[in-house]
Amino acid sequence: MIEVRGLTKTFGSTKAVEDLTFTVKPGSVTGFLGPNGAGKSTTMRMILGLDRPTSGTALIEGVPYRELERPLHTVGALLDAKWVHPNRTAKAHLQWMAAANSLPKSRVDEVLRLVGLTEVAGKKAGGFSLGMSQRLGLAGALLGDPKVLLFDEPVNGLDPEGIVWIRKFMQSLAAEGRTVLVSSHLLSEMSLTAEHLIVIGRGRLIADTSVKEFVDRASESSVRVRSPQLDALRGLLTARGFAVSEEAGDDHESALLVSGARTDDVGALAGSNGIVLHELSSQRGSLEDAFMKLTGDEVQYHAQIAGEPAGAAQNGGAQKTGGAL
Ligand SMILES: Nc1ncnc2c1ncn2[C@@H]1O[C@H](COP(=O)(O)OP(=O)(O)OP(=O)(O)O)[C@@H](O)[C@H]1O
Repeated sequence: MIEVRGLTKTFGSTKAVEDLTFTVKPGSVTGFLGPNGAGKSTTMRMILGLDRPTSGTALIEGVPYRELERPLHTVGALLDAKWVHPNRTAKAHLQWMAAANSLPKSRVDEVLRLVGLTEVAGKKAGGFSLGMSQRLGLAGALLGDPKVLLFDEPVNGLDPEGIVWIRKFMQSLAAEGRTVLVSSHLLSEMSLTAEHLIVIGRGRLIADTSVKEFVDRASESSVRVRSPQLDALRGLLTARGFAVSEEAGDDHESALLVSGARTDDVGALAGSNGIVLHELSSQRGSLEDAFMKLTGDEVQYHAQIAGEPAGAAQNGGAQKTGGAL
């Protein structure tokens, strides 16, 4: 378990992380999501005792990192895959790590096998591809068989095969009952990897929720409708609680955008009231666009998750048109 309480880090006048509070539980992959510069790396570095918080605390299995007696037994991390000494072989690198942490040599062969590097164990790490370097980094993180694992953007730069492998590997580590926190700036990637999400924007917590709920919210669809009886239709829709906005349509006929609605709902409402429709179409926004909008304005999203009326919430960012998932 990782417990972060009121964690704050300032660099000069930059507030990299601001009053973050969240808990990462064992048993499933938790995604740590935010755009570039949101403060993910800084938060992970503070959890791992590499940066000192300006205020607040970060505990791993109930203890600050610096107070862990045998850190590698408790927590493993993959922050930067390329920090390995280029002239060392993969095996020598892991043996050096094992010796420095009083771990049995036999564990080196075990972790090499776990990450699928046994055959290249005698090769110099400097010649490794990014995917192989990531595997070696993973092997190092697993040396002490830790209960807690942190990965900072582990799929960055990997080919599709490497991405799928790392994703499955992280999921299997979580399924063994470990705590797995993995950062990414891509909601699409996290939606495939994680079950739970901690979302941050500009150093602040935006959401602590299941992936399903966050994706549903970010990709909420809307309906575009044109009618010669637009005012009457608008009245009916708002009376039903739908959030409606107007946009200029083709041939100078305005259209209504109805957030969070299905075409069936709007069509049925129009039909039962004798309203003629010239267009009834479903609009689905780009997941990443919607996410960027949410994280780019964390205050607005805060208002949404605090339970504002549907209209206000649905106008918050999901009402994007044109993109594809
Ligand atoms: N050592 C540092 N000195 C000054 N500013 C820093 C330092 N480290 C991070 N920052 C700033 O803190 C903010 C958060 O950076 P951080 O690297 O934690 O974000 P991130 O979410 O991990 O993004 P990325 O994926 O781009 O690394 C940024 O504005 C960054 O410029």
